[in-house]
Amino acid sequence: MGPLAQPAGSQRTNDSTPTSRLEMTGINVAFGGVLALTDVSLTVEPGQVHGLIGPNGAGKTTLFNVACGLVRPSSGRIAWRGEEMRRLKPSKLTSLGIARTLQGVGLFPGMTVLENVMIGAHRHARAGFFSALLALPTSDKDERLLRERAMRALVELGAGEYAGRYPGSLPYPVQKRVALARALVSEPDLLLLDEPASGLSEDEMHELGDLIRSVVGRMSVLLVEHHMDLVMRVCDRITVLDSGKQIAAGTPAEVQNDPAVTEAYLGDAVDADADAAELTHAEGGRPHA
Ligand SMILES: Nc1ncnc2c1ncn2[C@@H]1O[C@H](COP(=O)(O)OP(=O)(O)OP(=O)(O)O)[C@@H](O)[C@H]1O
Repeated sequence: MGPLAQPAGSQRTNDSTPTSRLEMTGINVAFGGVLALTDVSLTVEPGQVHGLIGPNGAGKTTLFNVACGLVRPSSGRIAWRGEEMRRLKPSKLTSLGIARTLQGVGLFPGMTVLENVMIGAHRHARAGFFSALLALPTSDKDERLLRERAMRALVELGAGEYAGRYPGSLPYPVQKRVALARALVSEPDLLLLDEPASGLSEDEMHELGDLIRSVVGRMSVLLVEHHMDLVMRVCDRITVLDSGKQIAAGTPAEVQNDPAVTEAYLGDAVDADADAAELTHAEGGRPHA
């Protein structure tokens, strides 16, 4: 995954970067009777990588989904570039300059790798792929530019050779690169990454870290991730959730030394051990492989 450290090329200036701040304030989310988030606040500052961590069920994905409009909070305030958003809609994200990758890869199986990435580039296309999908008249030039932009992103992420393949036929780490190319090709001001390192080898994870650091000059990043070494290496700020509440926030060093964080993760580990012990007991003491 060598070229991963050189993300999709961008000609744009940093004009919009200083205002590319995402503020989520006093966010509450309830699913039926479950309070998934209680009064959580998080600001992704321009040009920073903001990590969101916490034990299983802490509310990370829920807050991520609030940021990309998939979950509507019952109360709270969301402001993007200083402008209050009454409702963030997933369909409007790209035009707002926000791109995301979700858990898993979420590529369209019936489209080639190149077509999947072209979908991500539509922010810059006056006409083109979407028109084509809708069978509308399109300009050959726009279509060609879109294709070139998508191809460039794939090449720069080391996935150019897979352009004509279908996602299902590719190894998982390659699919993840394609998903990242699709997010970066729109040259977003904010990149939302939900567990981008899952399924990657140590080396690939390291290169992903380099990639994330290399894009922050041009965009802000919100990173939900379980791999602590990656989070500690690439994040400028970290917010820690536990049971739907914010328990810590600060620099990686501050968060690492916060007793509340250690306790939350320790509790999680103890719970996991207890579950394993219970299971072993229930299975007549047979140890797990
Ligand atoms: N759609 C839903 N309906 C009901 N409860 C939900 C829903 N989504 C999440 N929850 C609950 O909200 C809480 C927070 O879940 P969430 O998935 O946001 O946590 P997480 O920190 O991302 O966990 P993990 O690290 O395991 O992915 C959990 O108690 C979860 O069971």
